[in-house]
Amino acid sequence: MTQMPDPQTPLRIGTRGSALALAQAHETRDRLMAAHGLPQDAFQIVVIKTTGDRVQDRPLKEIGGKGLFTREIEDALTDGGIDIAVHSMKDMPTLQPQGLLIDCYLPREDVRDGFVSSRFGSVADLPQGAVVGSSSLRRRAQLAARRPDLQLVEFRGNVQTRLKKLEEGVAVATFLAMAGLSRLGMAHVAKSAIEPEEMLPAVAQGCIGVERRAADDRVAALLAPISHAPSAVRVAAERAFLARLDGSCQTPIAGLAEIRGDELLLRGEILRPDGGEVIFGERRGTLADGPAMGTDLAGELLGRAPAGFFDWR
Ligand SMILES: NCc1[nH]cc(CCC(=O)O)c1CC(=O)O
Repeated sequence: MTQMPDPQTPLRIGTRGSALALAQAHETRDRLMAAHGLPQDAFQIVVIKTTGDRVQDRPLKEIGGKGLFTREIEDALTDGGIDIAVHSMKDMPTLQPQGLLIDCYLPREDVRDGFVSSRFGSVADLPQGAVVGSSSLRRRAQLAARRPDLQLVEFRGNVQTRLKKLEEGVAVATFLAMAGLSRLGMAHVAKSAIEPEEMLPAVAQGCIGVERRAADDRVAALLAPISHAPSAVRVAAERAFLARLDGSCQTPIAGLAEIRGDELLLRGEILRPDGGEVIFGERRGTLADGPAMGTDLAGELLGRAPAGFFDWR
């Protein structure tokens, strides 16, 4: 019998403090409450500030290093200051620190990117030379590949900050993950959702993962009933793809696995940052094949990349 958390010894849920991170932590807590019939005060949300949160004035790629939004949270997990950590899987490095493990994924949200603009309805509507804000290397490269005429400006910060920049006229449009907008109750700010055929999403976009200490059997048993197997299958394929490319969310790499009947379809692409070259491929296999398909597809794309493709890194 698993020992349940109670108000005297609440389960401590570590999270960043952004509105989106808090919404994700609350969703995780609510699912745990429902699965185990526990009251809200059996859980304690612990907000942890990360390097990525502290440094707001520089593009992420300049601050460098992987896990800018996760390191401090993982340290707290390792040290026992928290019991679980709730993450956007899109922001997670492919390898977890020694002793930590992610094997619980919540049902995945909309994976698509949203087109956000007060004046235009979609990328196709944008006039020649329009200024678009994005700090995502992937989105910038994908957009430049389709619309080399557009002007790109850096657009860092949380959802609210980016919407404010739009209002101020810094750009006429930007992109935000539909999943993040939905979780904030703000899906309406997207004029349209962009289909994967037009803008393949980031690996693991829209998926929340719950990290724990690998040896913590009590927490493993608590998480098991809220873990969503299809989401785990999809994210495993995408993250194997990413791992073989040695990429992170700071690299122009896109990948999406979808379950079609009893088949898994994995699509992936790597791009030059200026969009000058896009190398796309796909694999079909069984649900159990995901990780092998990811590794294999990445190998194919690497093999097709001309010499110097990754030299800008
Ligand atoms: N890189 C920031 C980030 N990490 C996860 C999301 C959205 C939620 C998700 O994809 O799960 C976002 C914001 C965005 O890309 O618009």
